[in-house]
Amino acid sequence: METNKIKNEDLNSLDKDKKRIKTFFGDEIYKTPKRKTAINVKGLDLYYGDFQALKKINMEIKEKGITAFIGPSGCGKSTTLKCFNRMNDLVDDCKIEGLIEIDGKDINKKDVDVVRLRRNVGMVFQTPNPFSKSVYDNIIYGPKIDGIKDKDELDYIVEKSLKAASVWDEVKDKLDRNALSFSGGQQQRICIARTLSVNPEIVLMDEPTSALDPISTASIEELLEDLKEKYTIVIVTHNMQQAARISDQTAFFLTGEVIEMNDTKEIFNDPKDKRTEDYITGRFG
Ligand SMILES: Nc1ncnc2c1ncn2[C@@H]1O[C@H](COP(=O)(O)OP(=O)(O)OP(=O)(O)O)[C@@H](O)[C@H]1O
Repeated sequence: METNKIKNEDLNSLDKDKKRIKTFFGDEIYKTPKRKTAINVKGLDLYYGDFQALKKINMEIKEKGITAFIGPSGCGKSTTLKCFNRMNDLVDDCKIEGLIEIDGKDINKKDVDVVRLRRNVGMVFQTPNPFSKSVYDNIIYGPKIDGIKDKDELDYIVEKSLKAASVWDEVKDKLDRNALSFSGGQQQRICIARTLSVNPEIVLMDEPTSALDPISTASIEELLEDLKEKYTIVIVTHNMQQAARISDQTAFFLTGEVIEMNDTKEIFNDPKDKRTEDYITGRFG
């Protein structure tokens, strides 16, 4: 059972992003680089039938970093995540109002190519879900749909994606083996490689380590640290230490609302809302 207590070492890692910068006068200062907004959400309401699951969500998710969604069960974290690649389109009776912009474009406009959107905004789920196919075929699935047929190019994509997901060394001699025959942690990294194979800008992760043991969890967290240099990552997690350790921004959700969103360090060291404080100190949830 995870506890909600945050350890000091989790918070210490929050300064790692600061870069040394020389000022005009030659002094050296530390500054967190400013990042552009990758996902801009304004006044987002979502209804499943008569039930309002999201209420006036506003948030700016910065590019090339990790944003964590935390909050008690049923508060709307996964629902919000799924809005970013329009997965909720697949749910009958789901109605969305408000604005979600990615790269400055309203993704809910009628003329948006949803297949392209989902390629640009990939998703990794709680339980590793590789296809019952070889590792190789899992990775080339998306690129082949994109029309890539050249064997050398596909080989290159397989190697590049598996390397990016830090699983190449473990599977490079077993690319023909069924992906389902690997360990849970390896399967999850194969799924991450499959997501990366089509060059997304944004990767959504819905509790990607909750089905994994602590060692596999640590290796995925390490991997996310590398991936955030190149990708915008949004992760739903119930593990508060994980949010504090790896994320740059954190949004705290409660009953369909974002109560507070800020730099992770601020959320955990100096929460502005009493409800955030109660949650992160383990008083409820
Ligand atoms: N397809 C659906 N149809 C109807 N209601 C739904 C559907 N999906 C989610 N809900 C409801 O919407 C609310 C938000 O659910 P959501 O899955 O986003 O919460 P969550 O914060 O991700 O929870 P958890 O941490 O338990 O995964 C919940 O009350 C849930 O029961």
